[in-house]
Amino acid sequence: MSEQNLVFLGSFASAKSLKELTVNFGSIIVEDGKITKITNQLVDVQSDRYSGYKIVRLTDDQVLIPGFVDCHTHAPQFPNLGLGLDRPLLEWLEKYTFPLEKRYSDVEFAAKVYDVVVKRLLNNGTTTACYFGSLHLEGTLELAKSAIKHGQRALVGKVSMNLKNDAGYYNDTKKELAEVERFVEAVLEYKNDLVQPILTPRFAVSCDDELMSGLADISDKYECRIQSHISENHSEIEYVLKINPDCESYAHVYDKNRILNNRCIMAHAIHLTDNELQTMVHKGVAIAHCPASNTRLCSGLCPVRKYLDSHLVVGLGTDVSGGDSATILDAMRRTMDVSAHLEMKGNKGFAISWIEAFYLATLGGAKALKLDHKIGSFEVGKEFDALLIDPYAVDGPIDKHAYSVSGNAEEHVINLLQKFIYVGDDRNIAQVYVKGEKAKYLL
Ligand SMILES: O=c1[nH]c(=O)c2nc[nH]c2[nH]1
Ligand SMILES: [Zn+2]
Repeated sequence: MSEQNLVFLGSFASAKSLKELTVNFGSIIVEDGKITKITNQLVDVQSDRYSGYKIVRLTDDQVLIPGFVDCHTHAPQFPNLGLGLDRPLLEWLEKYTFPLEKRYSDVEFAAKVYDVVVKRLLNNGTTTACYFGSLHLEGTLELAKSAIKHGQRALVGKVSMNLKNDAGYYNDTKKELAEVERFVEAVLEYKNDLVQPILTPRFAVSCDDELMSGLADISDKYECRIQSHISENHSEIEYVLKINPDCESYAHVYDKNRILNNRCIMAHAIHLTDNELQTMVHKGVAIAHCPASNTRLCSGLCPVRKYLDSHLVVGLGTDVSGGDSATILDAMRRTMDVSAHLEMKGNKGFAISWIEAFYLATLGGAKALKLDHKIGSFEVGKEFDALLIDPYAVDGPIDKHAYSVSGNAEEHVINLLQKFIYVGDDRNIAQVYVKGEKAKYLL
């Protein structure tokens, strides 16, 4: 239950669909963390109806938007952010990533890192994060605890791996399945409605059929979401097909193990064949598009437009630390850049506009995580996850010129939002709310 009911007075914008924005000037009323009323006029905050409510008046240059949804990031990899991006995926994992992730057997180390990670993401406007943790049960529970402590909405996954690698970073199958079940039950026992467990087979390079189908059973038993990686890199795809000679495609490996369904989120999905794409659409699988890591690890250019046109559900992921930025603002910009590069290479219509990128960062991400009945846009009945954007924040990166914004009131708001998406950073995020609770850290 939220501590305070709120009235916001001013401009707000949220995605209605991939191509449409809803822009209002008026009031949003938030009661017990939920939006109970949206008006196109300023409500009379002097009336008894709003006595005891906190009143937040936006300036003419501020705008309220839904919180960002990061559909895919690796919390334990944050100490490597911006490091070791000189190798392709499989070498990068062995050389930089597994040695770091192994450190999370130390629960104290885990707690310290995760506290910083959750605060950093909230500071960047990520009100919902879908996290990969590490192989460790206790260490990954620290991530769930940090999200609960700081009031972030989160899906938290203990990573599952049972196939050998050089770093010795894997688990025995039976032990792994037992630990996953204990992890799920422990998170559910926290009884926190913002934080839920998600099953997390790392990818088909590090999980065999027994582990994956065991996880599918657990997913069915607890009705848990499940996340993994698919078709990120050509050597990865080749290797997966080599160790699964009975399968005709990467998606087939997951499908044979009952991983692909409408509770499943797959990261990357850069090199899907048309058949795999059809399977993913048919099964209701969503993808987390991670343009930063796709570029940094030279994995490939993901054809997001083709996927959207095929009705695949797409959200955005920062994918730290393959990705070198922990903000969804960066994921939006790189989505626009990569898609523009594809268009320049002759793929007509592939460029993603800023309005579409904004949709993917909010409502699209909420749909990918099957949370769009609760978050992703401003609608009566939804929970209030929101960012108060202040484009001309003192010391921020956007200068106010007499000429910089023009037009009628609606265009003014659209221009403010557009500037924030192209140019802004965390200094322009004045306030962050998750389910009506304020959570903004000055880092
Ligand atoms: O970008 C990625 N980061 C990872 O940690 C990972 N594991 C498997 N595949 C992966 N891709
Ligand atoms: Zn990843």
